[in-house]
Amino acid sequence: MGKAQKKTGKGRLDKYYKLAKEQGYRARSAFKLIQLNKKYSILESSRCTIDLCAAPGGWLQVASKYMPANSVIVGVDLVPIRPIPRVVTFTSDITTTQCRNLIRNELKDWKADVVLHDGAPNVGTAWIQDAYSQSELVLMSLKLAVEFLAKGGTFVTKVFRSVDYNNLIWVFNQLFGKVEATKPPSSRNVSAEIFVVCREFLAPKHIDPKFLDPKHVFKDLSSSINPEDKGVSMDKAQANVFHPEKKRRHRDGYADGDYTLFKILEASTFIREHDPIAALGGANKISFHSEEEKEWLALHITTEEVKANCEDLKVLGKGDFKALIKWRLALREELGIDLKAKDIEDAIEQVEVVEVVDEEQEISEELERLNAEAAARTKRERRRANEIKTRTIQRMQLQMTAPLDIGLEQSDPTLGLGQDDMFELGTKEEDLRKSRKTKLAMDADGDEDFGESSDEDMESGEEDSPLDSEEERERKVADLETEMDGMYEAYQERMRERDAKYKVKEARRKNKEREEWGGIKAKGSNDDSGAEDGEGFDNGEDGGWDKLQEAKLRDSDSSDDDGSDEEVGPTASEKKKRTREEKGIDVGPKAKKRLKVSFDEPSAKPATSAAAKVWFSQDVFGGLKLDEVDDEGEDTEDEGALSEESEIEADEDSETSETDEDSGFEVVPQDNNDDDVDMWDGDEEDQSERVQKRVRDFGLNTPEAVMIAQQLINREKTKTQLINDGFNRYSLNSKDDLPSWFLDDEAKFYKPNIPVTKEAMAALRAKQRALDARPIKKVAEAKARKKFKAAQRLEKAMKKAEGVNTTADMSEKEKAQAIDKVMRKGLSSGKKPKKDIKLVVAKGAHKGLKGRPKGVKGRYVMVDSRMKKELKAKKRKEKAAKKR
Ligand SMILES: C[S@@+](CC[C@H](N)C(=O)[O-])C[C@H]1O[C@@H](n2cnc3c(N)ncnc32)[C@H](O)[C@@H]1O
Repeated sequence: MGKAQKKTGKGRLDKYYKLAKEQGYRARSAFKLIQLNKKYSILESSRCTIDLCAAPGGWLQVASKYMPANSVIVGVDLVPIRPIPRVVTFTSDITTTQCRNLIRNELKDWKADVVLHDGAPNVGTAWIQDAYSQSELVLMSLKLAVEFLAKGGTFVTKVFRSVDYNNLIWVFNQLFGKVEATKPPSSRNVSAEIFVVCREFLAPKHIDPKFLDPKHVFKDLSSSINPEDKGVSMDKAQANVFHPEKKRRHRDGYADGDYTLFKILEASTFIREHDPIAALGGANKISFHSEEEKEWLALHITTEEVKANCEDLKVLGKGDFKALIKWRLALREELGIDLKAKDIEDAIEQVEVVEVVDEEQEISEELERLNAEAAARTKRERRRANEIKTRTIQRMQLQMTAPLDIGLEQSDPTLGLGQDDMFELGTKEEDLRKSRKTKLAMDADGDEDFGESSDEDMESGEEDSPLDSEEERERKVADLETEMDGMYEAYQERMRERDAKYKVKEARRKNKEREEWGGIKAKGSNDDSGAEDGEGFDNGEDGGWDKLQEAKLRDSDSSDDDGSDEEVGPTASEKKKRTREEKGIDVGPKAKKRLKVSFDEPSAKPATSAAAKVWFSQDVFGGLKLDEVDDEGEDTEDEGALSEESEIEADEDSETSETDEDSGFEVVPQDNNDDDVDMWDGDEEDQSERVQKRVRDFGLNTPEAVMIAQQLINREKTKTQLINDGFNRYSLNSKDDLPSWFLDDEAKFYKPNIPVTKEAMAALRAKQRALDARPIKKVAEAKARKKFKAAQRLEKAMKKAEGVNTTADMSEKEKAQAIDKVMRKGLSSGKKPKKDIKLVVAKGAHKGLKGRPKGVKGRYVMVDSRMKKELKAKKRKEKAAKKR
């Protein structure tokens, strides 16, 4: 069985609908007549055809097409029909005499060879009523047909399969030689319509009016129903007795050979029937004739009420039907057809026993299932976490975010150095608070109570020593600065909240700083020497530089006390002293150990700025290890703790090292196998690799870079010269004690101003133009979309053409034309070309004219002469611009 055809929604738009559209028919029903005509050849020989209920005119179009030229075609409908060549149409009700007169006037004394009827009243919810009207309409059309048909003529009508169907066929048979019912392929399967073709009209001299009178033709029906339910047939009676309001559509009419209206249902049938409700719905009475049935009457379950109900089913209500169904069930149990409730319980118990046996297996299966589910869930979660981590790392690599922003797990090994910074920043606020507290305490007491944060200072007896005014002033200045820093931080915080971009920038900056000063931070945080930790080595939020300075200050402070804390190890100045004055003296094992550890750790990188890296990469420093460079001269105080540590390390290998007191550098041979040297180089390599990659990917994208490259290529400058150009007298200035806001501003605005040459700018512009000339992604996408749509249109057109090709009822020429039309449509862009709008200048005869000017066809716009000139000029300019 094929799929049921849909009559609603898109199901309506089937093959015939599309074909009708393509071939210009007004209704898909046109194909029904085409197919009927193909089967019975009714139109080709007809000289006069009347189409009753013809709107919108599909059948008229077919008639006009297939009937010989000069034939007469008359169409009638309740609604007006748009004109069709050589067809006369009326608007009239076919059941009225007015319609009859109109046709008579048109035909004069002519007779029609064919009368067509495709009428259908609006089929609404009251289908049975509608069906009756349809039958009536058919009879009315037959009345007109017998009046206007010539002998031997043909009457084609649409009939719905209903109780009236046979009556109608009987009448047709009385008036026509041949009566055939057929359903053309274009008629939807879901539709109950059938077409009856009545040929060879007998044209009797006298026709009994009863043949055409609905009261007589459908007599059986009207007598068997009650007056309110006009047209209700047995179909209604078969409706579900429990839902009488729902009328079922039975389009099959009567069951074959069963035309009786009073139905008796045998009790045995009712009891053994599988669908008792339908049986009750179709019957008037339940009878007890057989011996067995009579025995049932004697049973106690067959109460008097049941017996009374069986007498007349048509008067029963819902409750009565329920009682009958209950009685049926009880009787079935009695007869052993159905299991009794107790038996069912026993059966259930048995089943339960069996279930207990299987319980264990079920539990284990359930457990397995749960385990599998849990495993799958864990796997899913792990995968998701990994994805998030990968994405975050990628973002970090792209410098889109910093670990601080994304709050990665603290124990995440992928973060490495960044983790310590998080702790540092975490304590930032607290430190600020502490410093404020300190200030408050100082202001209140008038002395230098540094609170808990300066325990060490107190230990060293500083709190007892009176401060001279100079020191006091310095401290106040320092406090003021701290406060300013705090305010600046608050300002930054506000900015961060307001500006997402600033946030990103800030994160990047911090990231960069971390990269640059990671070694020192790491040392500070990794170092377990109590003094450094306790002092809040992480206090500074401005990166390694400030911390370095703080550390140095502390070092110099603690050098004053007598090394009370052994765990601290040698301070920087002590170390330096030992390096320079007490060479050869053993460094304490603890310190050595600590230094070794911090050197081995990747975080213990030398604290050198990027500028310093570049500086020391000059030829003159060739053969030196950066971390072993000891700037002893005026910059002694600027040295990082780690470089000092490396000195000590170098001292350990004092046999191979030599000191150049004059130059201020300790020169250590390059082949010295220090791990950190490799690390340093590796880092630099990484950086240059990164730069090279960026250049490879994006090219040189600033005029300065292009210019420098050009200078290098043209040998206008050497590499060394370029490096030297990167320095000025401020390059290596100490950033000591500089407030963070100043450093921030410096980072923002202190940029080298490299003069750019004309050539460099021209080269960059040329590159940019080449880039601009490439189609942008959206344009490329739009082009691809256009191409795709064109291909789709073509494919659709080819399918349509195939459909036309397989249509049987078209000549080859018509097919060729239709295919040509379809293909042309498919190949076109689908957009209608814009119609030209004519410009009419409002001067001369056209001046002040209202309405269409004479001799102007199509769309037009009235313009004054200036407007026209302006438009022309605009077009000219556009054209010129395009040419350029
Ligand atoms: C299915 S359409 C006919 C389609 C037509 N054969 C065609 O191919 O275009 C049924 C038509 O019957 C018309 N109709 C229904 N009752 C009518 C009546 N009493 N008199 C005239 N037309 C009627 C409706 O107006 C409707 O247009």
